[in-house]
Amino acid sequence: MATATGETLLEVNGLTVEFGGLAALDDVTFDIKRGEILGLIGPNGAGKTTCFNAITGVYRPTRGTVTFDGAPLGKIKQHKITRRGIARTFQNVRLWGEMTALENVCVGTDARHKTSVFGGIFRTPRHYREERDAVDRGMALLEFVGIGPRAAEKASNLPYGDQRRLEIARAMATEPKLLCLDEPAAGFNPSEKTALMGLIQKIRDDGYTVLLIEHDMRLVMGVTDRIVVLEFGRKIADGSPREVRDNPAVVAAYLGVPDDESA
Ligand SMILES: Nc1ncnc2c1ncn2[C@@H]1O[C@H](COP(=O)(O)OP(=O)(O)OP(=O)(O)O)[C@@H](O)[C@H]1O
Repeated sequence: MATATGETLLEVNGLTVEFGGLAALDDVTFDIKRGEILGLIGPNGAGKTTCFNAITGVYRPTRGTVTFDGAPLGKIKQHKITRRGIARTFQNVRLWGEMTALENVCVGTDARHKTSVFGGIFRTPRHYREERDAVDRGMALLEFVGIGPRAAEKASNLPYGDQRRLEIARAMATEPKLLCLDEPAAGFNPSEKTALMGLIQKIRDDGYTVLLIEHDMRLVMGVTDRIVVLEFGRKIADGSPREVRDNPAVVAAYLGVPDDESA
């Protein structure tokens, strides 16, 4: 996938999300450049998932704007945001357990299909071609994330780590310009985390832009180009992993919290 790295892909400006008068996100501004891996971190309850939800259309911002690929996201619905080029995974795995790994990914590619309902019902040549393309692309994605040999297995029978990889493949199947990963390493052991770091880098090298929420500091510091830090809904830092690690406000936010429980 070809990308012009360095330009702004996503711009979050003065984003505020309130729940019953309480600001879960308070006037947060940051951007994501094409081709970068941006980490979004902060202690529990800092507003990371709320920020994801506002970007992906789950929540309407109380104030502020999100501009994606040069145009405001405004009040468009979730599925339209997928079509605009933003895909996400969730903190808790959300797969169709009874479907095979390949079918799960093909559902993702469906979001890109151009065949009309007419094409689907009357099985037009375009429909057949798109169906075949979806299978080929789905297989390629399963290989890419490292679970190709499990394509025909029911998603619910896959080991947990492979389910997480499948979620990533399914999100990639929508051909997003921005891939948002919400704690993809949750529940992983150290060697699985190291392997996941490799996969995230491979995804970026393939031309995707990645927004990553992750609790594991070693992973975040090791894989991101830049990190935005939230605390109590406000942005307290924005910089390279080294700058963020040495930032006194960030150190204070995490003080006394062991690495594995932080972020
Ligand atoms: N739908 C909601 N209704 C009310 N309050 C909410 C809602 N979603 C989030 N909040 C509150 O907003 C704040 C930020 O929550 P959020 O889940 O965004 O934090 P987080 O940084 O993702 O935390 P964690 O690391 O624990 O997942 C919290 O105080 C949370 O209780």
